[in-house]
Amino acid sequence: MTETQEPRAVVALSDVAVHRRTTGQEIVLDEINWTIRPGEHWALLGANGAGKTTLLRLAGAVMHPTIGTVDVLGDRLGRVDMRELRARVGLVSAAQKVPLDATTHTVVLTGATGTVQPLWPKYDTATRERAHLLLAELGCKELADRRFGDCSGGQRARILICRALMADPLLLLLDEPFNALDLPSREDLVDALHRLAAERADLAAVTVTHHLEELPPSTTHAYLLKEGRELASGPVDGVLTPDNVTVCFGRPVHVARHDGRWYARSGR
Ligand SMILES: Nc1ncnc2c1ncn2[C@@H]1O[C@H](COP(=O)(O)OP(=O)(O)OP(=O)(O)O)[C@@H](O)[C@H]1O
Repeated sequence: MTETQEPRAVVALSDVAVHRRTTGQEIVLDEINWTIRPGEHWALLGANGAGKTTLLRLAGAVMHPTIGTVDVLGDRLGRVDMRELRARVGLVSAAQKVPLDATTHTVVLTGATGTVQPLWPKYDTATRERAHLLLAELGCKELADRRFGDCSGGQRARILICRALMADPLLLLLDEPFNALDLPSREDLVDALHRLAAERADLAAVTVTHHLEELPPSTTHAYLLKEGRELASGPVDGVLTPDNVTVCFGRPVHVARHDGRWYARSGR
């Protein structure tokens, strides 16, 4: 397939670098080139401090690069209203503010306006119904009236994905959605992400994780970061090799894939 026949990029980073704000000198990211196309589901992996969240913040139009260009949904950062662009990206992260006293249905509704607090006059009957449908799609139908603050970590993760989907984004960015989930919650979330990929052919997604076991079988691509630079990127089976993962995490790692899922253990 020639370049012109490929679907338009959802995200394109070209020769990107991010320098530490405090000194302006130290490198957080460097020489990053990354293209995400519709329907691709990326795993973004790297050791603590490798730059994963920073990379996700660039793709989510939350920050600008120090050097290079970032195009998100066809718009170049620096040339467009970042808030307008951000509203078209579904970003889920622990840093997000959520009203704990609101019901889960209300939290999902706030995704339609991209606000922390609900803007009630903006939510018509169709919008309210859509929030219910998304909760059902992510297996949280029965939680609609529950206070968000009373939901478990696994339930919250799925509810925040519903919230992110309210804007019908073409790009879903998940920053460590599996953080602190127990095994059943992890598996529920893996299933939910797998279903989303199957049911929304055009949706592109990036999931930041520390554990290969958390990757849904629908993962198509992987990007490995090492100390702010690309170590490997591309179709997942060519990237998540024992050699690459060993270099990425700085110790011998065995990697295996069974029934679509990945397993990793230390090779020491
Ligand atoms: N605005 C900033 N000012 C100064 N340093 C920063 C800034 N943003 C990130 N860093 C530093 O850049 C590096 C990469 O941070 P980042 O949070 O992107 O890594 P990460 O791979 O997501 O880490 P973790 O797995 O621990 O969450 C870290 O050393 C961090 O301290």
